[in-house]
Amino acid sequence: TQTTRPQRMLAAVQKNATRGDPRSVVKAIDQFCRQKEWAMNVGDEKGCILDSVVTEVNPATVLELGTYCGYSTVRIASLLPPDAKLITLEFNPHNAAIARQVIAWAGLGDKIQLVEGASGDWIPKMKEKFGIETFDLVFLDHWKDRYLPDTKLMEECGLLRKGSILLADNVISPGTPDYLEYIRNSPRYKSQYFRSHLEYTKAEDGLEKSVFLG
Ligand SMILES: O=C(NCCCCc1cc2ccncc2s1)c1cc(-c2ccc(F)cc2)cc(O)c1O
Ligand SMILES: [Mg+2]
Repeated sequence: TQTTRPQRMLAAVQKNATRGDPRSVVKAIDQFCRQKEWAMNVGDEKGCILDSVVTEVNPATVLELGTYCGYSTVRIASLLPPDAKLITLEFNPHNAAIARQVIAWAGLGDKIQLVEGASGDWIPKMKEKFGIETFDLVFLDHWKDRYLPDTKLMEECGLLRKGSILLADNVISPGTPDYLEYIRNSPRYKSQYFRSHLEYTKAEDGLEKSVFLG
């Protein structure tokens, strides 16, 4: 029977990447997406911006909304300090199953907790289920119309502290206009736009980095 794109991406990782070497997993996925099939990973260009933010923040706790096949999950986790924890939410069970195998191939299983379900359901349970106080870094890369409601939900649930960083993908393409409007005009955030391109294309896209001021 016909394979899915995530399955073909996983096969490319298992064929071309070295077990236990996260950077080779990232490279294998980027090569697959450039040479074979486009896929909605944050990609290599925006990925370098993501790397610089993760390195700068050096977070102990990270929340990723939108795992997909685990590309950015592996990219972030490969840069975390030893005892740091990354929780990543994925809505689609098939993608989650592929992501688990990509994460395992990278050897990052002990740093990453992949949770299947909807952000709106899980955000209110983060403290009780995972013993999380607050997140040092949140990477938003899920449904674009959930960025704003979920940011408000994280505020209400006390998951953000003074200095927490929100990094949002796709603020231009596909675009998150209501989120940008809110975060750029709210006195509770200081925002910065990192102009780039939609993964593996020449179209404009970018990452919005916002510091929660408390
Ligand atoms: O939709 C995108 N990404 C979200 C997938 C939704 C997965 C979810 C995860 C989750 C977890 C918890 N609760 C709820 C949800 S929903 C996305 C789309 C494009 C794109 C850009 C131009 C195109 F022409 C076509 C696609 C590019 C990107 O970088 C993306 O990230
Ligand atoms: Mg994205």
